[in-house]
Amino acid sequence: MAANDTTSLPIIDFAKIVGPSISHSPEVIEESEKEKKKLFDAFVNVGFVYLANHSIPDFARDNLFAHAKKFFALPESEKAKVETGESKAFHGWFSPTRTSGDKRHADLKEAFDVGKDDDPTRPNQWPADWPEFRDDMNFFFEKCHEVHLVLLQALAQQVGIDEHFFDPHVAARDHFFRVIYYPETSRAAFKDRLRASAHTDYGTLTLLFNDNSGGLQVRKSDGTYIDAPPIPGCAIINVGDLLARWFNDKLISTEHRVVEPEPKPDANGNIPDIVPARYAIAWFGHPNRDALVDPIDACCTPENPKKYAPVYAGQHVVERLAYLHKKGQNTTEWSDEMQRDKNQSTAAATPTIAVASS
Ligand SMILES: O=C(O)CCC(=O)C(=O)O
Ligand SMILES: [Fe+2]
Repeated sequence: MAANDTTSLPIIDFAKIVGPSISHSPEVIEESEKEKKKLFDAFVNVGFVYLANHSIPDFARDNLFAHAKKFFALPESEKAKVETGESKAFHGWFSPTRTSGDKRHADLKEAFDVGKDDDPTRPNQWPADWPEFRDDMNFFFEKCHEVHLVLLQALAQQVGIDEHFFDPHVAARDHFFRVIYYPETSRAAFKDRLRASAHTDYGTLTLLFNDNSGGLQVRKSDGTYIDAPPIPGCAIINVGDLLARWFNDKLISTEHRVVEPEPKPDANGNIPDIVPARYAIAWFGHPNRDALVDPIDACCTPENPKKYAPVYAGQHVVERLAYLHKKGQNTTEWSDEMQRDKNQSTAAATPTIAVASS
């Protein structure tokens, strides 16, 4: 899916959306309704927004960036102690060599991955003797869950269903949370590789917090990309595949990527060949693995008939990854994820439901 014709992402004010939790004045309620509609329309047309006043404290984000700088600067031997992989846990350090089967086009990145911290089936791994790292990640994880829940409530309301429709379907907190490090590199490196190649996210909503480096781009319906530079104080939120499917593609899950940032000339007007490191925090909201994602009736009309059979969220991830494998876009990350979700959906032991091809 691709964003319709647009030159920049809409800005949504989260404080307006939640205003009625503080004041019941008619003006505040009206502002909230308007903002929710703006959010919904943006997800219909673009699939991406900036979220201002998102309520996640700056210190929480800054702490994570500080931990990330320290963690990714550790010697490989230290990071390897918490490396992600089937034989250990499925969370932890995602090394640069795990990015792709085809090294020439591998993403220029490494990451640290976390899930909810009390999941026995997918335990987190934490660096030793660093309790703040764990506490700060868990705090951020929970804050993102709360914001994402409010946004899901707003979206449900916009299609006329119970605003708490999604609440039980995300209550298990089966989200995926990642701090990403794109190391310093050269401009030439971008000839063959990107920092993150074009993809859609596959959950409900992604909450993205970038440093000031730039480079994120969002695909338009004509195939060209628009820049989504960081705006101070704003998070970037985008729709994932499963939420789009739940809304029968009324909301769109838009492709995006991270490319070479806009060159900044030095004091002499020269463009340095070195591209500084970039950090990002990506929190991927996911339905419970055993949630049945069935296009909402209110989004299925004669003009937009139901496009998808119901699918269990965990199973969908497996199907999606199998498709990517077939296309040769597999990465080691995908196969980890795939194994993990296969285990999970088998464990859920629910009747098999056919997946509509998309
Ligand atoms: O680093 C970014 O700005 C985007 C990362 C991203 O899209 C992802 O990890 O899914
Ligand atoms: Fe993404």
